[in-house]
Amino acid sequence: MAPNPRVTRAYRAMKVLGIEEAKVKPVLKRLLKLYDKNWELIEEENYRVLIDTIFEEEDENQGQREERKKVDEEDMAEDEEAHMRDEPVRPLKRLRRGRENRASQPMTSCGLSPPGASPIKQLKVEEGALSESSSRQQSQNKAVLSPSDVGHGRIEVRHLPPRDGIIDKGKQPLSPQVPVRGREIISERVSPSILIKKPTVESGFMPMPKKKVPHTLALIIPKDEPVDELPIDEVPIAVIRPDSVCGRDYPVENGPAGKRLGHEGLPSKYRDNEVRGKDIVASSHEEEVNSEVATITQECCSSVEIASSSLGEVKISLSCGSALGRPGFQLPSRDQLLKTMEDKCLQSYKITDPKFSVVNLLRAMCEYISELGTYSNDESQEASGKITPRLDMLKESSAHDALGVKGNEEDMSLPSSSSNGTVNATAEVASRIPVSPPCRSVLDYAGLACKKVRTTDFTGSDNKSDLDDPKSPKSSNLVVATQHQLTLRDLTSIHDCKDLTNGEENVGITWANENNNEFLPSFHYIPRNLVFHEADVKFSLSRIGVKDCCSSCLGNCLLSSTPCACANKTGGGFAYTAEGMLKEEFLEECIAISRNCQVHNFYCKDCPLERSKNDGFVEQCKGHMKRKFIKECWVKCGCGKQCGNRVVQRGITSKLQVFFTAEGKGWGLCTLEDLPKGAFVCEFVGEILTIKELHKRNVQCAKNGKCVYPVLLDACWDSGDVKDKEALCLDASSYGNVARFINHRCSDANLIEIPVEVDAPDHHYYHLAFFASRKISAQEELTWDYGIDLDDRDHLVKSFLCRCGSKFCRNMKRTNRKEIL
Ligand SMILES: C[S@@+](CC[C@H](N)C(=O)[O-])C[C@H]1O[C@@H](n2cnc3c(N)ncnc32)[C@H](O)[C@@H]1O
Repeated sequence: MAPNPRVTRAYRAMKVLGIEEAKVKPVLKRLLKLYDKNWELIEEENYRVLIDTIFEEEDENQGQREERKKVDEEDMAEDEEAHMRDEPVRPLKRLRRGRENRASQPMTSCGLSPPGASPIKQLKVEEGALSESSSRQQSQNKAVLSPSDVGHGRIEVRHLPPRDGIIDKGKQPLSPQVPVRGREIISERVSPSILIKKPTVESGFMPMPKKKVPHTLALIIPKDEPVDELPIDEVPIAVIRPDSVCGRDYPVENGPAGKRLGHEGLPSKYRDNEVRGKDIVASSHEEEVNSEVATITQECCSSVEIASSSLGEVKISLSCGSALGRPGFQLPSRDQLLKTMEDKCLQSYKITDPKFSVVNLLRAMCEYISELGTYSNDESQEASGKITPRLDMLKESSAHDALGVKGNEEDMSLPSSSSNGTVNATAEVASRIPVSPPCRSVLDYAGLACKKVRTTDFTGSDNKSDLDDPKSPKSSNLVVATQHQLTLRDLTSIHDCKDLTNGEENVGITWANENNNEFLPSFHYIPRNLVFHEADVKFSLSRIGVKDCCSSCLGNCLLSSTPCACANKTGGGFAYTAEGMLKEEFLEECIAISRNCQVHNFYCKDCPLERSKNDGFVEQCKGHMKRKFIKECWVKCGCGKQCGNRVVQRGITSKLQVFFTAEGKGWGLCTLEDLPKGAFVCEFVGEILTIKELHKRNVQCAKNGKCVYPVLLDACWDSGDVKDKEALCLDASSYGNVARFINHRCSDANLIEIPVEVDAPDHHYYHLAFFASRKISAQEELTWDYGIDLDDRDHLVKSFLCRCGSKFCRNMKRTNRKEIL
């Protein structure tokens, strides 16, 4: 009998976490029995129950072993015995996922099934879906040991925001508005604070057991260590306010006890190692991981964490070796160190970018270690070799250049990451951080490529003067001049809060977060779609035939008495009014199609989406929507740039803002001005991928807890013989524009997406533009209906728990139905 695919998937998912099949099997069996073969419960949250149970059992076994050990120890000499009793009993550890486990779901432009499938479900938000024991487990307030700490014996206790009942929404932290069940919220504040547990051993490392922790699960939570019950002597919490980024001031609020500690409030050990010029306050909990925060670890005298990736899975910390023994040596504060480094960089490397910051650079390194590590085994590595020579040139520039360090191939390999899965780069290792050509992912090159296409300063010359010219890409200082600035900007995960687009759009787009201290996720802002790799998208003038443009027009086509060739391609008339709005009839027709998609569906005989899954079992096409296209005039047309039939290609003109939603949807996009019905808002921009590439990426992302934001470009799949390279989608997860922040709303969203033909005449590739489907008031969140069928349980990639708030919410239907059944 063929093995149950769900069992296979469970094994596979556990294997990714380093858990052997032999360990999984008995637990899985018991759970199946316990849950009456309800796989849903087991698969929920990326097999959270299963993982929890496995680790719980392991903990119990460990507990028993320790118990036995204790008995043995009691036979030892009395002084030894006393000593041993003073040793803290190591808390049992449980794996918790980090906040990177964000629920992910693809969107379809057609409003139907999410594309791609992953063998491991994306983590999903669903209240009450976990077993009781699991949620009970969660309800203990958590003290978190980072994996590195386990391996190296540091104790760094971090307090998490309460998460009971609401199972992690992945990366998005709970906002204060989200009801929290099961325990009291100590404080409403979610701050980037770090708790430091007072060391119980005078010096050296704690004799922690070395436990291998899977890279993907960054947090280990010791059991039975409720935060709110920490002994007073463990209280000191250092909140090091991050350097002002984007001019943001960090609120430093009171902690649980409402107590703000001055430096004198700290035990002398911490006072001695004070973080000068920074606030140190008490706090109840923190963001799970906050890259802005420097952590002073238990061995604070010998080690300082300098930077970490946004998800906290990679950290750079500085530890001192023999210097510590030197009389009078004291580890400088993190700030002092960074400031000195910054001054040095500014002086020595001719850095001109006022935004340059060493900590941002190091943080970017952490991100890159994570990203490169993630992709290093991927086939995309191979693909990177196929990138054009111009990109190869860029390969030579890298972060290690930026640090002025030349490394050989060996040096460039990832530091053999510690067994616990956390790369702990010491100061020496950090200077050899491997952003090397062999390690770079294709995504990196794609991003650099896009910059390169846009900027002309990268066509290097062989002139000797170039080498001396810091602005020359070939200069030995190129790392700090033109190319370096580019690299920095690319590397840096911090988006300018005044303009997250880095000037790429006509208007600046701000971002703000009034709900917590989360920063905008790291991604590359691109204002136009870019081909990732295999997609067959050719933008050539020769492909645009006479019928595809209005070469005989002049000026503004909209003023002409007869519709031009472009208007004919739109369906006989222009879609826009003279004011640049969508015509009412056109818009209403598009809205009707999208609301009544079942009527307008077509079904592929050989669906590229299903075919891409390539798992031997091709499901039937679930349908795609037949859509109305807009054809805009373009460069080959006779009309001018100001022609009224060119709206989408002019880009964003409205005042928009990315903000952190209060409803638990993560980031969202809103308008800062009233938008009339039919107004163009923005295009959905991302990497153009083949569906095959999307599927690969989906699987990869499911493994590393990241998510993809794809939209299918499926409006022409009804042609019947869509080749693999022609079946395309846009993925905005790594490279995208503001549209990647638009949240979903069931049925009555205020935006509608319309395919627009601009520069490619066939409809395999087109632009997807968002228009206001009704009048939208300033400050309103912008939403569109992703079209995911929240009822479709067959999809391997699970949709999220919808919090759209619409009375037509499809998720509500599902929840209700569950209750009835
Ligand atoms: C395209 S992104 C939108 C931006 C996203 N909120 C963020 O923070 O980056 C899609 C993700 O947003 C979240 N999301 C979008 N609409 C939602 C909704 N109605 N309810 C809950 N979560 C939503 C889901 O986590 C989903 O995976």
